[in-house]
Amino acid sequence: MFSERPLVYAIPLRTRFRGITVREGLFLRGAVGWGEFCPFGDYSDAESVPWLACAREAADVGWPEPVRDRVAINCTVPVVAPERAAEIVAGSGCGTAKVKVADPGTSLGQDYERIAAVRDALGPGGLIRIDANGAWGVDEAVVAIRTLDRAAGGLEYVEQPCRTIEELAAVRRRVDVPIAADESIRRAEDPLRVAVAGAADIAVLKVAPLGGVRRALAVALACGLPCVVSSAVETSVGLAAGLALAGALPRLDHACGLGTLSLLTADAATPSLRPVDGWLPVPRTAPEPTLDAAADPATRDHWLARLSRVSALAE
Ligand SMILES: O=C(O)CCC(=O)c1ccccc1C(=O)O
Ligand SMILES: [Mg+2]
Repeated sequence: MFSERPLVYAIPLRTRFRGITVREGLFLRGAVGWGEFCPFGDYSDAESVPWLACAREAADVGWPEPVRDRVAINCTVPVVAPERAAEIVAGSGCGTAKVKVADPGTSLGQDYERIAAVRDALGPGGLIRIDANGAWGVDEAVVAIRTLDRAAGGLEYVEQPCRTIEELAAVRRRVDVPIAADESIRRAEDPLRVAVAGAADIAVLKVAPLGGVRRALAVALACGLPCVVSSAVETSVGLAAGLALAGALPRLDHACGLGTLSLLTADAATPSLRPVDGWLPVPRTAPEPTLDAAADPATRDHWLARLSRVSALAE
């Protein structure tokens, strides 16, 4: 028998990522399996409603039929020294690397060196994409993208170079590197209606902030762009939902950012969704949580309270 109580986990990250050092969340059990609810700390209760919908879809309903049985995966390179970046890429087995850039307190020169090291480790055939998480202004983005495109010997695309859709469009008119929209979609008031078509070449879809696999499929259709599925640094329970989306997209031309277990010091489910030779299988249900990463009582209380507030809003 499974307990009805959600399981709350806390897992330290290997390297600070997106300002966080510990990933927390909880697992819900429903009629068909497990779902993961793990909105970041800076998501309000209202913004967390889609994250709960994603967990409930996995637990209560299950996912639509996939059209492929495996998905190509990129490795994710946080803001680390060039030597460490090269190790991450070489150890990943992935032919595509996504490199985080423009972190507060770092320089364009450091980004250049990290990307050059990634190119060395990847070889000439690999693809390099970068993610600025909206940190640049338009002129700054144009200079940085041209510079980092040289460091990479050609970039696959640049993800969210600036914060707003208007800025993305302005940058896109001035550089040859394709532009991908991430925060512009996932933090939009209504992701189904956000018009990114003139501002971006590629849409990054994260299944939890978009409210689950079906809802993210509708966003893919509505935006009319080629899509990349990427994680929110979930455990294997949440990554399975991302893989279900990647498996169900009618078209998938790019590697997906679902190889992020390597950013965590542990998983909280078994079997673990670690890419092999740059691929992950499309699962039909999420793996079983384990209790190895159980959170302390204060963290558990915090997440159970958050769950009940967000559940009340979702009704
Ligand atoms: O896409 C990837 O390779 C990993 C996922 C990733 O970068 C990410 C993970 C958590 C929160 C935000 C982001 C992001 O793409 O900005
Ligand atoms: Mg991003």
